[in-house]
Amino acid sequence: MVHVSVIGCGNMGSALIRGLARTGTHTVTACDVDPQALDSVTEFCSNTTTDLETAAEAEIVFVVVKPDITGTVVEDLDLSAEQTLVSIAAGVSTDVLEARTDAAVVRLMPNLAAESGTMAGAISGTEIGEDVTSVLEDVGIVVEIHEEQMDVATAVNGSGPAFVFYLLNAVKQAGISSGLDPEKAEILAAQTFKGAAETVLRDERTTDELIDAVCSPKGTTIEGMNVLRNSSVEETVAEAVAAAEERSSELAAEVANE
Ligand SMILES: NC(=O)C1=CN([C@@H]2O[C@H](COP(=O)(O)OP(=O)(O)OC[C@H]3O[C@@H](n4cnc5c(N)ncnc54)[C@H](O)[C@@H]3O)[C@@H](O)[C@H]2O)C=CC1
Ligand SMILES: O=C(O)[C@@H]1CCC=N1
Repeated sequence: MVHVSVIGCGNMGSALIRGLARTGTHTVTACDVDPQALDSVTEFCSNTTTDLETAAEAEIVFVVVKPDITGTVVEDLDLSAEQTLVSIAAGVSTDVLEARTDAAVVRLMPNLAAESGTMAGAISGTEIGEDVTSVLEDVGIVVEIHEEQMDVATAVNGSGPAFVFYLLNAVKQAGISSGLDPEKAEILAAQTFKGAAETVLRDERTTDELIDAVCSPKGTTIEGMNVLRNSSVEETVAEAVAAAEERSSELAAEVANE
């Protein structure tokens, strides 16, 4: 059992807390300046506090506040070398963090799916302890990357769920337009995205081979694939990822200049 604290219980912090609660194996202290944010996670954690000093007592301290205040919060925590600081803020570099803490610093780019234990997380750091990896694996899958790759990871797996929600909704709306009941269209579209993602993770075939496996000769899928392949959807998705990546690097520059 590890004592974890989560500072900032908004969208991402609460997802992490709810995900950790599913395992029931950790002591989780939730900290936020907003009592309403704490109320929303009370049933999923061991204790709640508005006091940063109490949150600073954990072995692993997750800082899940907005990037522009992450540095100040980390400084105020005054952690020791025996502790680990996990920063989730987009664009706040290890250099900025290490200048403000004695703790081992790990950067994590998580996503909202931590709530259901299916997060895709990217981590970087020179000292990533097994305790940190083990806690993160309780809420999903984690891959280690170089810190220079954090901006693109922010776009791919941090922002990624929003892009997928958008695409999933497009499929759902197309189903509704052709007569499916909205609730049933949502289930069919969402389970299809979930199942396709599971297949990619578990199957050794490439995505091109998997597409071929769905396209029966002279069947239906090939007609739809022809439309997609003759469109600019691939470029548009790449542009969306690039825009999010660019914003992450801009945030890094803004925070470094503060
Ligand atoms: N929302 C998402 O899907 C993801 C967010 N992130 C990162 O997570 C961080 C938080 O983002 P969100 O959860 O979306 O923001 P949010 O605005 O939903 O939550 C931030 C929380 O921090 C609290 N807070 C503000 N100042 C505080 C302080 N001094 N001490 C304690 N708590 C304080 C706020 O009351 C709020 O509940 C950001 O740095 C963002 O880059 C990373 C990956 C995904
Ligand atoms: O939009 C944002 O800035 C945060 C970081 C990745 C996902 N949400």
